[in-house]
Amino acid sequence: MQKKRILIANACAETTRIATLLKKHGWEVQTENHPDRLAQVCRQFKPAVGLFRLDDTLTGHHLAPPLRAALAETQIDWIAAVPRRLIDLPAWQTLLYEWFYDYHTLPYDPERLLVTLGRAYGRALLNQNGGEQVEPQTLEYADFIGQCANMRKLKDDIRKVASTGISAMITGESGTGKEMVARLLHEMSPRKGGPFVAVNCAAIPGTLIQSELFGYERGAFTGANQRKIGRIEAADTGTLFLDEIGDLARDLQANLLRFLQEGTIERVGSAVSKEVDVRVISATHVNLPLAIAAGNFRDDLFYRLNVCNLRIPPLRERQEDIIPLAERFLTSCVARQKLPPKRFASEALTAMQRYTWPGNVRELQNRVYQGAVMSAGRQVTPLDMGIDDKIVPEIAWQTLDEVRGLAERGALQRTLTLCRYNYSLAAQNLGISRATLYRLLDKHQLGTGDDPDDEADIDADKGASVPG
Ligand SMILES: Nc1ncnc2c1ncn2[C@@H]1O[C@H](COP(=O)(O)OP(=O)(O)OP(=O)(O)O)[C@@H](O)[C@H]1O
Repeated sequence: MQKKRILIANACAETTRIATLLKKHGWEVQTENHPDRLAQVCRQFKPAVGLFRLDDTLTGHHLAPPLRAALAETQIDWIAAVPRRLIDLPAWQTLLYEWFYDYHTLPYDPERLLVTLGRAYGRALLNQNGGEQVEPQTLEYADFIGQCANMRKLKDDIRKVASTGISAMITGESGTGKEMVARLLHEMSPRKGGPFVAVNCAAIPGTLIQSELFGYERGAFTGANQRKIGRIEAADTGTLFLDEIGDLARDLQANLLRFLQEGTIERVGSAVSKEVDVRVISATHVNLPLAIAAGNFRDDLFYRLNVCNLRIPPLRERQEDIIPLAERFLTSCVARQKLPPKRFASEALTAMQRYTWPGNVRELQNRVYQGAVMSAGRQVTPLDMGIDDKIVPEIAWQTLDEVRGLAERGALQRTLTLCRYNYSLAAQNLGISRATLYRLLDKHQLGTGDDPDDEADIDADKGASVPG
């Protein structure tokens, strides 16, 4: 557990009084005024946060690169204690934004400072816990992030399917998390003590896949110098994950089907059948019913593998998950690469939500890792992640009035076309009076100008609904 320790840099007489106060509130305090020694003190003292008193002697512009480097090397969150008059100066604003987790305006307000430091300490604890999760012993259900309705449903389904031994097929675009779901199904099943063996059917050359899956006996073919256990046998008592199953050649589909029906395998070059107890989970990003229709995939194998289907939606269909996933990846990358604490700039949060993520969660993960490594300061920007304006188009903002207007115009056009410009029928279907219809047509400059109804009609139903 991260100790409640604070490093105070550039201390003065007032800071010394603050140090006494912090000690009373359970903080262990150390001060260091020489920037060059900050990183070393951090390594020895291991503070959770830093408090840096900034003043005119260190102007925003001239907070020299060596000092910035020293801050970055400390790998902790810094709180700036800064005179109010400096906060309005752009150079200081940039400095605070880029290099500090938060700031406290001087003179010190002890209560406010304790709250600010408490928040920074909480964040340090979170980062530490995030770091501990980087290499989990086993994949946990909680590691699987999904907050939107269809992901919550998927998580429920995973829970239900995991406990059964049935074959499950996971479908979803590339990078949506199919292998992760397969691992979860394994970890949450009674087979979790057994092996989880993943085979990417698209990555193994056609000539090798038979022996890879089923194994071979010594002398089975040229180069088979010793017996080799196949991946199916290696998964005995556990789970076999067949990724990109749609790419399996037809003759191998027949062999796999036989194994699924009989629960036995024969190594290449052997006439002896061996019982293997394996649960098969498969995944594909291709549309297998279409592949079946085109004669490229056996329907009997499909039904055998697809006893239960789990579809993972693409990331663009689950906006709510983008930021929680990104935060998780950032925490884990910072811990793994031993980087100083980082957070997303607000522009990065907006850009992530506007981007369409063709490569799904994997692309998000890669871009966050890239951003964490490339960012110079504490803020990860869209440019660091390679999702700046060049690839994320500007939003064309629309007011609600504009949206309503466009919808209204569209509904009028559609209804008129469907009703073949019979205004009475169109008004009836739109649930408005004919008078209202005429007013709206005028407003949107629609209509043929060829008014089929007479004035009397209009007067008659002004403000009233059209009779059925
Ligand atoms: N819901 C999620 N929560 C946390 N991490 C996720 C989630 N979904 C995917 N990931 C992470 O994203 C990366 C890509 O996921 P995975 O390899 O499972 O995708 P895939 O659909 O099997 O990809 P492919 O189709 O290319 O084989 C992995 O590092 C995985 O841990």
